[in-house]
Parts: sequence; structure tokens; C-alpha cells
Amino acid sequence: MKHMTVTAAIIVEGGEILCMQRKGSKYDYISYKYEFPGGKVEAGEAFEDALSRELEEEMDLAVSIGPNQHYMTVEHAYPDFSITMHAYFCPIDHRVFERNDHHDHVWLKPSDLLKLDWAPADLPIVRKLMEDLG
Ligand SMILES: Nc1nc2c([nH]c(=O)n2[C@H]2C[C@H](O)[C@@H](COP(=O)(O)OP(=O)(O)OP(=O)(O)O)O2)c(=O)[nH]1
Repeated sequence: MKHMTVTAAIIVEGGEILCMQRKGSKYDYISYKYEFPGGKVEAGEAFEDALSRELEEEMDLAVSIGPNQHYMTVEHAYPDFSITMHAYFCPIDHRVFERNDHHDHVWLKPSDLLKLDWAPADLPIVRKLMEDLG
């Protein structure tokens, strides 16, 4: 099965977390699901650099991310591929960004996160955030 290494940013401002909604895709199990922004790591790229690049591409958001911001790593097998997803905690001080690649977004308090329909791989991260911050 195809395997991908993915990075994701838990973007926090004013006590709320940024939840991005994916666009439709050929895989119904991730179509229109909520996720943390980020994307695939390219060959030879450090995880933190991959995440900064993806945030710039997807959101025009310039943030530098360090290894100390690592929050958790999740392994998940979908029916057609599997991912290893490295999630980083990423506080920002303003909510100014573009939505270049996503269908929608919402900012939520940690205690409200499970009201959304998350990509299945994200649920361990969501649950940990609710425990740690909710
Ligand atoms: N970025 C991100 N991807 C996630 C999350 N949860 C989850 O299952 N994924 C999956 C969906 C995708 O199959 C894969 C990441 O692909 P992507 O489409 O976001 O990455 P990308 O921008 O590099 O992809 P591409 O459009 O250039 O092909 O990981 C998440 O919270 N954030």
C-alpha cells in the first residue's frame, strides 16, 4: 500500500484552533473532512521545513516551525494508502491568511472540536488537544 509522510499544524490564536475543511476528492473518507493544514513531506526535506512550505503555499502564512513544537505523531491506514502524520503546535498572533486550497475553515475552542467531521487520522490529535487544552 502507498505510504505518505505528512505534516500538520495545530494553529492556535486567542484560545481557538484553526480547523480547515478539505475540498472534495476521489476518496470519500477524506472528502470535505476537517483537518489541520499542512501536507506531504518531499524527499530530503525536514518535517518542519515541509510544514512551513505547505502553510505558505496553502495559506500565504509565513511561520517558522522548530522541532520543539512537535505535538504528536499519528499512524493511520486508509483503505487506499497509509500516512505517518507529524503534528506541530503552532501559535500565531493574528488570523490573517488566505484559503488557497481548502473548501472552508472554522476556529473552535478545544472543547468544541468533536462537533466537526474530522479526517479519521486526525482523531487522536483532536482527542489529545481536548485533554490538554479543553
Ligand atoms: N495536511 C493534512 N493531511 C491530512 C490530515 N489528515 C489526513 O488524513 N491527511 C491526509 C490527507 C492526504 O491524503 C494527506 C496529505 O495530503 P495533502 O493533499 O494535504 O498534501 P499536499 O498538499 O502535499 O498534496 P498535493 O495536493 O500536493 O497532492 O494526508 C491533516 O490533518 N492534515
